[in-house]
Amino acid sequence: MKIWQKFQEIKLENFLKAMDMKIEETSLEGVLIIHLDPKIDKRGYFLRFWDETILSAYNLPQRWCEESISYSKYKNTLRGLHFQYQPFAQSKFISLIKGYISDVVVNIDLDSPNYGKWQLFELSDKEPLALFIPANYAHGFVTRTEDCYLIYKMDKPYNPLFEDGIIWNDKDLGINWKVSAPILSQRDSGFKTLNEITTKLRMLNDK
Ligand SMILES: Cc1cn([C@H]2C[C@H](O)[C@@H](COP(=O)(O)OP(=O)(O)O[C@H]3O[C@H](C)C(=O)[C@H](O)[C@H]3O)O2)c(=O)[nH]c1=O
Repeated sequence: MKIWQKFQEIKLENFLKAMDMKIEETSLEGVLIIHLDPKIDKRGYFLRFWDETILSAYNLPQRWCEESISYSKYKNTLRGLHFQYQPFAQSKFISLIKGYISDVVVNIDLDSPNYGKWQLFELSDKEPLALFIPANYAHGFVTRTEDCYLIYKMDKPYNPLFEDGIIWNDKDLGINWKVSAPILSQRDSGFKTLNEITTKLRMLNDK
């Protein structure tokens, strides 16, 4: 009983300070970097990467309906840029377990002043962190090493009837992927530019 009483006495702001997760806002509204703190010992490490006590203070979803693992065997594999249309637009909480990737988010909210703006994050297993990507963003990444493993939490179910994407080298977006001929799935090779899907976005994502 004592431990529970202690837990209740700790005020959230003290609890946050005491916690190891440092939350960093980014230049894109709602996109957060969560700096994690692995507890390392001679056996290896223990790493907490989700904690609703902390993250609920940042209005992140408290219920995830799917958790998935993405494994890319080869360097220069590019997945994305993916999103799902409403009502299946997904917020994602992702963390890189092994490897090194450049991760990109693109604002696809037609009513946002940041529409079409993107940001690139270097994620390495040498500096454990997680990314929170709200539902109004497309997401993609390119691997910089072999054997990259990511873990995803999604707050809406995968629905292939509502998924779409933006071609990775959309000239108007001008994302600096630093890769010339990435390994792409056939689907990813055939996506249109953001400009070409604006009408569909307006039609399907209008609030
Ligand atoms: C995304 C997803 C895929 N699948 C099946 C569908 C295919 O048979 C197979 C590979 O799918 P896909 O090529 O879409 O996988 P990725 O290219 O890794 O897609 C992901 O990569 C980008 C970067 C993301 O942000 C999304 O989470 C997701 O779109 O897994 C499922 O069964 N459930 C799922 O949630």
